[in-house]
Amino acid sequence: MDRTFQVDLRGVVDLLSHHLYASPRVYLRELLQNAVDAITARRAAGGASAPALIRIEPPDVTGDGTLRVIDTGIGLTEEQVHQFLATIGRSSKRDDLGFARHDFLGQFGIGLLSCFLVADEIRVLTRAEGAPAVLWRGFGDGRYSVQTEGQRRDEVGTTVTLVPRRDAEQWLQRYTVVELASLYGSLLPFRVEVAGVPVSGDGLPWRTGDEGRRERLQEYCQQLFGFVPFDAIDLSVPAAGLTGIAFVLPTPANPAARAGHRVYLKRMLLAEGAEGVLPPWAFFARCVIDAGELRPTASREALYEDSLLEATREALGDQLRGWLMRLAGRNPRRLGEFLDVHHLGVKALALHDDEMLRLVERWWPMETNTGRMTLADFRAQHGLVRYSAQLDEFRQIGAVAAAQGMPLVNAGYIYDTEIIERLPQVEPGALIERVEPGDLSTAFDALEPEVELAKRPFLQLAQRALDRLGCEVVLRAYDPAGMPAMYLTSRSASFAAELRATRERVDEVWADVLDALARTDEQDRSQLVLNYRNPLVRRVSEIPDPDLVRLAVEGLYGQALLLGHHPLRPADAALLNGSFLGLLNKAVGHEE
Ligand SMILES: Nc1ncnc2c1ncn2[C@@H]1O[C@H](COP(=O)(O)OP(=O)(O)OP(=O)(O)O)[C@@H](O)[C@H]1O
Repeated sequence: MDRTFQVDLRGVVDLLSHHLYASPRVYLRELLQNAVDAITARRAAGGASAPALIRIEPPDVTGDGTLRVIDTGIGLTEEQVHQFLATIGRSSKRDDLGFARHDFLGQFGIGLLSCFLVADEIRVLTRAEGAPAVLWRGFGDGRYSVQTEGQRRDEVGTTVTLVPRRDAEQWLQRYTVVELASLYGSLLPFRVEVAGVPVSGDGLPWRTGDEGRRERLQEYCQQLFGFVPFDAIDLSVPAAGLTGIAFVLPTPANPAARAGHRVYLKRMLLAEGAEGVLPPWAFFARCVIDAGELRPTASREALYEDSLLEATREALGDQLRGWLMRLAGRNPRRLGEFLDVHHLGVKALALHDDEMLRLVERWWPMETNTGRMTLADFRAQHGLVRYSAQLDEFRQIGAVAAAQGMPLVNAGYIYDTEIIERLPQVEPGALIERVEPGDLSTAFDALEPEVELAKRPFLQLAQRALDRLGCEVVLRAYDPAGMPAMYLTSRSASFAAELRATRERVDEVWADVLDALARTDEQDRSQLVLNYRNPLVRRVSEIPDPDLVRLAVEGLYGQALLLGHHPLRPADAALLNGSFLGLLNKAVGHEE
């Protein structure tokens, strides 16, 4: 014999209160929603001019401790009461195939149950056109009764009465109810009153006349999000029945901190901090949208992630992009201000989007060793875009490269390297070249052969001083002449140096493994490039005292490390210290 499932109502209420909804406050939203749907149904059924009013009476108005929500909706007949109020999960708002009907907010047939989060008893007194009034009473323990005898309701519509639970009375108090009704219902198309005072406003704030619109929107944004927007962008996605407004943040946003968006579905607030409305790169905007076609999750606190939401997100992304492109075309100064604040978001976008890449190329000034300029200007002036991919590398070689007439872009900031490396894909004529510190030494002038020969003994002494640090000493001539020495290291050289330092601390088995790893190219060694154009270096190279040469070379090594912002290893610090004290000692002279 077939049997049907039995439902333990207490279990269901527990599920709703503790697991589905984030807070008991949703009870008011569900009541409002039912009233709105009932009015919509009545109007659709031919009563286009039927009254559309939702009145909420908190306990201080009803006088008996209950809260009432009174609507002028379609009402229910006795049969419908049995059908829809007596069965959990049954809803009048689905079509014959069980799909949610387009005009209604509700669809699941569970909303009314949320009232048990705050009430022991729910009473529904309802009257449909041409039918007698019916009273349904439901209790938190799963009992209900239906009564027609002696029931009166003069007008068509429904009155829902909540008898509060003792521990939940505060949820029904007037100040809470006003707050909740305004929160959820302020944009509803029908009049909503709490104790006779209207809480629903004058429609969608972004759908107002042109005059003073800008100021009104600014004020709206300030009220809602607490900032005066940089700009407001109109949003519209007809396929999702969506209109809205995106406010551009006036200050940098943390890309990791997801700013939530305010989402209304059919003008009822769904969420104050919804995610997934805009693409992740658009972290510079917060928006308010109202959509007719997007679907809520069952808790009605977030958007359901489906293909329509995905397409909507993409369309909204396009609209923000369009705004940016228009700004670039019409008001470059304003675009500059925008980029100052939000370059991170725009650059992130440029990694995948050709138009944005062009925008960054044209409008975002990057640091170069000849001043800040856009990549477009850099290309126009110098043709080839040479760049350092690491901030540290740029700091090491920027000044020297400039002195040698080699313009260099600092692409060490986030996304800049990727942006430059993507340039040739978008601009086929663009030439780019990554420069590493090691590359620069080959651009330095070698010495005359006879000078080279004459300085060999000095170089050998200098090399001996730095051998244990794994640093090669070379003598070259370069500009600026004021710079005595430069420390150059490539990433593989720093890696090799780290390996060497580790090798000194580990046992033999590991040392062998590390040795195998450390067999890097000789070219990868770090170099101390002494500048033969520098008068001090010349004098050092002529000192007869080997001890003084060692101290001087060590000192130059330490100074070059510091100037290039290189990290000082313990061995470097010890060397620097020894050299300083040794030089000081020599300068002060020997004790008598
Ligand atoms: N104020 C009202 N006027 C007329 N009918 C109502 C009213 N409130 C509830 N009903 C009827 O009771 C049914 C169940 O309501 P309930 O709020 O539990 O679910 P729903 O609104 O259909 O769906 P959802 O769970 O998505 O809100 C509704 O489908 C509707 O037929």
